[in-house]
Amino acid sequence: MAPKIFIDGEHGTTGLQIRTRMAGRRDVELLSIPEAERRNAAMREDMLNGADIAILCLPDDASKEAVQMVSANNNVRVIDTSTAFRVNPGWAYGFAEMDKEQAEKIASARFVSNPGCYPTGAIGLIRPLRAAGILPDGYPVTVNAVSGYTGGGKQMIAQMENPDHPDAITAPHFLYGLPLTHKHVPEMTVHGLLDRAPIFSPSVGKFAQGMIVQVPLHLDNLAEGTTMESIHAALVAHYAGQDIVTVVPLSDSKVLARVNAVELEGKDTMKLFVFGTPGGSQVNLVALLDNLGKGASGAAVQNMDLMLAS
Ligand SMILES: NC(=O)C1=CN([C@@H]2O[C@H](COP(=O)(O)OP(=O)(O)OC[C@H]3O[C@@H](n4cnc5c(N)ncnc54)[C@H](OP(=O)(O)O)[C@@H]3O)[C@@H](O)[C@H]2O)C=CC1
Ligand SMILES: CC(=O)N[C@@H](CCC(=O)OP(=O)(O)O)C(=O)O
Repeated sequence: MAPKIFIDGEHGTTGLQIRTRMAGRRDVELLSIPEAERRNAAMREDMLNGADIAILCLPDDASKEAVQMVSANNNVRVIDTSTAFRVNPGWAYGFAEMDKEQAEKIASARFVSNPGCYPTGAIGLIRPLRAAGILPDGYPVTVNAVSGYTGGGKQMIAQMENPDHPDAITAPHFLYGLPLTHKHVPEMTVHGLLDRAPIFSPSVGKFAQGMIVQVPLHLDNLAEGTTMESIHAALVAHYAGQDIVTVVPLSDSKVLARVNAVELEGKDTMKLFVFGTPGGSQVNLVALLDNLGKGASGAAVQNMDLMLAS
């Protein structure tokens, strides 16, 4: 019998994209609630408890309630796409490429937290350098990013796409998270293996799906002898053996004039770049992804497949 999957929040932005990715799959059976009943708690509880894997695409509070609904039922495994459990040590962090053993941890877990979109880029750049001893304790890391507006869910999509919305946003690009307390900072700190919280400055552009995450570094504050080439080599070594996170060769990145935020729209992969001048004293590490691809729905389907294979 095909394993049963229930996407709680299937009519929202992340849920819909997961459904699209699962369309036509015969190896799983999708349980579904009509859109009009999406907030019917009794129906959701039934569906959640009838699933082999429940994928939660809900705001944090609703996710916590859903987890309560299945907590006594060991037959149900959970992938949560919200921020609620990402630094909870009882949950496997669903970034399969972040360490060699992470895919196996996800595959055998009952509870998997799907990473945030910005942390996927930031951790993807930072963690290998911490693990290799290149990025020292105390380094003042900064993370600057731009996201497609679908990252803000149904509400922001309406604000950006409907000029008659009471809170319509007309800016083509805006900064937010100005108090520097964005909900992704703890996740970047813990899974980036940082001993000091990064300064995180996010922004949104007038495009639906895509993301650029930048981590600029001063080489003379890194481990002695670190160069642009040694950072690139550490990233290449870390991501060897898989093809979802790729490190762009230095020979390719050095001839690029610009990076297009929407290049990976619709794809579930992530590209990492090391920019700078050979022999120079600074580098800019860049991650390129689709906020709804490797940044959300694509990662959720990848995690589901790992769990189903175990
Ligand atoms: N969009 C993105 O790029 C990313 C999103 N995420 C995370 O994924 C989760 C879902 O976000 P997203 O899809 O963008 O949000 P949306 O607002 O687009 O969708 C959320 C869905 O959940 C439903 N919902 C809200 N509250 C409840 C409730 N109490 N019970 C049942 N259903 C409820 C909403 O229904 P209604 O229409 O009635 O409000 C809606 O259908 C969030 O935790 C978000 O942080 C993670 C990574 C990236
Ligand atoms: C553009 C935008 O608003 N983005 C969202 C993050 C999207 C994401 O990764 O979602 P999680 O809430 O699951 O972490 C934000 O900054 O809150």
